[in-house]
Amino acid sequence: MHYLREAACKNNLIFVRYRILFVEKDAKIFIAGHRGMVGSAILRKLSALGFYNVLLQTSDELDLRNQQAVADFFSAQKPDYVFLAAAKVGGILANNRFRADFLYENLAIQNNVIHQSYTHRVKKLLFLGSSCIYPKLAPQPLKEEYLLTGLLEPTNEPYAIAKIAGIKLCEAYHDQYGCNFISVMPTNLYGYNDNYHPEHSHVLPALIRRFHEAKTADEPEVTVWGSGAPKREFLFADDLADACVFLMESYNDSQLINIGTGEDLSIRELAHLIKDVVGYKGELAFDASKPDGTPRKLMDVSKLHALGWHHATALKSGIRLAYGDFLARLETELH
Ligand SMILES: NC(=O)C1=CN([C@@H]2O[C@H](COP(=O)(O)OP(=O)(O)OC[C@H]3O[C@@H](n4cnc5c(N)ncnc54)[C@H](OP(=O)(O)O)[C@@H]3O)[C@@H](O)[C@H]2O)C=CC1
Ligand SMILES: C[C@H]1O[C@H](OP(=O)(O)OP(=O)(O)OC[C@H]2O[C@@H](n3cnc4c(=O)[nH]c(N)nc43)[C@H](O)[C@@H]2O)[C@@H](O)[C@@H](O)C1=O
Repeated sequence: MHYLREAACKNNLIFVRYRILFVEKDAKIFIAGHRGMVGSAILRKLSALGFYNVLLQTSDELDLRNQQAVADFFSAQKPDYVFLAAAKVGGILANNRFRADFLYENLAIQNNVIHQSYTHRVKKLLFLGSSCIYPKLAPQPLKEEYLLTGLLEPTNEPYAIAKIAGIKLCEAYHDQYGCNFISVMPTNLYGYNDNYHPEHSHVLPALIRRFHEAKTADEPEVTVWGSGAPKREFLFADDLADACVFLMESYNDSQLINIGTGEDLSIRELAHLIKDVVGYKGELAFDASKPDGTPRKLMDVSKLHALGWHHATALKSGIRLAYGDFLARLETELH
């Protein structure tokens, strides 16, 4: 249940059904990566709640890999809160192809933003991990304590190592300097402003595009990567944004916390779901030469549910919304 869905704001207090939250409406909030799928969803959520003092920088304006530029930005702007949603992100093929870039760029971005948040006394920072950094064959569903208990999935090991380092860096600044830096672990995400690159995107947007293009071109068959057997969990990005704002408001533990739906399906089932939403009538083929990756990574979301947050968007409804966004962007930016 979105704890803020029926929120009413007055006199800087947000009245929600269960709790009264005190928020500084004029707080300076830096959303790193605000043009991305997650960052733009967080921006939409904060704007809807009346937060108007939001700091936004494109990667052209502020390359977060540049240590001096990040130090200068924090020194000049002194944000109160930071959502760290900037990263080099991609699907299984991109992770496996650009291994050095995924490791180096994500380490550089998070080291700079987390360290400068400490140096300039940011009140609270939220760092985004990812479900793919749990051990490849960890017991399911994945509990937060399973992190670092086994070998990682090789295709995205560099990215996972960077993310684990970010989580540990937030923990270390909490332990040594008392910083209120929290780490959240989202499951696979999809939604508005997703990456639809034919090869470097994640499975859900990739299949939306492939089924749409096959329907438009009247192709008899669509190829899905891998065996179709792996299982994945998918959370709509605007639900994730709601969870991030909820946790920024109410979660102050340095231990990481999973964010997901607690439900998963096979890639084969997902492909049929997307095929139906797009209205493609042809056949499916599975390309076993492509990697399956982790067999399953279902999140145990009992810790988050115990805090009172649940996702709101059902998968088929979310896929319809994402397909609508894809169509809207097709004319302007997707080539
Ligand atoms: N997508 C998913 O399925 C999942 C994502 N996550 C995490 O969520 C976060 C956001 O992911 P998502 O929104 O999907 O990613 P996107 O690729 O949609 O957005 C990433 C953003 O990071 C910014 N960025 C990248 N490199 C730099 C840089 N050098 N300097 C400044 N900004 C930079 C980009 O800015 P610009 O547009 O200005 O270039 C972009 O807006 C990441 O931490 C990711 O690991 C976690 C689990 C699943
Ligand atoms: C989100 C999280 O987790 C990511 O890992 P992943 O979940 O394995 O990423 P994926 O969405 O790319 O693949 C999911 C499954 O789907 C199959 N699959 C079928 N057909 C297509 C297809 O056309 N494209 C893609 N990408 N996968 C396909 C694919 O073979 C695989 O079995 C990390 O990269 C990392 O980014 C991370 O943070």
